[in-house]
Amino acid sequence: MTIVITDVLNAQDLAALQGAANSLDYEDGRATAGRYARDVKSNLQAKKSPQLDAIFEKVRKALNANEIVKSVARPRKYARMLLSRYRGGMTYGTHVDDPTMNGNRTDLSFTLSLTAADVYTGGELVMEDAMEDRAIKLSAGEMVLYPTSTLHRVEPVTEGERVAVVGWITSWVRDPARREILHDLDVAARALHDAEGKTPAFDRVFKAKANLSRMWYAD
Ligand SMILES: O=C(O)CCC(=O)C(=O)O
Ligand SMILES: [Fe+2]
Repeated sequence: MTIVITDVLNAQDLAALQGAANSLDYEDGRATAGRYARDVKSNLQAKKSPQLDAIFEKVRKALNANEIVKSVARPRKYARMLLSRYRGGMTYGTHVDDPTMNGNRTDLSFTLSLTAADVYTGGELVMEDAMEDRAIKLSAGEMVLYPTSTLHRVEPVTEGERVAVVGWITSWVRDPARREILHDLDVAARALHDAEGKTPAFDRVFKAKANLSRMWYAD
């Protein structure tokens, strides 16, 4: 499942992260790409620093507080985060992300945009599958979450600048189909509860979700 989630960052955090991102030093992004992705990657990434760690900590907190992220991704660990910047024709050609990073399995990838869609031209994140390409252009503070198994690319940024935090999540539930079932049950349980309160029907759906979680977590 690929999902766009709006307002992951509030206006205050967004402004703080934008300011912090502007004051960092950047280096060639190829250092963190895998063997084959390196050849198609042309961007800049923030160098390691305490300020960068503080940005990632803020992002981790925002993600862990977001009900949709929790329900769709079930984050167990953040395998890696990067702060990346594209400008002047920079691009990241078709690639697949590494299956493990820092010793952790990568189940979901995300891009959290720090720039508004209208401040740069190009720069769409494109998911490729056998049938069609799907292009995504995010607003500031918005994120897309997608299975790391997906082939994808970033179109060249021909004008302006695109700045985003990208990251990889190790989920409590490894199988995307199982994650989708748990998310569907979350949505159904909440809708039942909102409509009719804590009825026997709600109890059964919630119980099924809890028991499937127990069956599938850390599998
Ligand atoms: O910037 C993005 O939206 C995705 C970048 C990407 O694919 C990567 O860093 O592996
Ligand atoms: Fe990627």
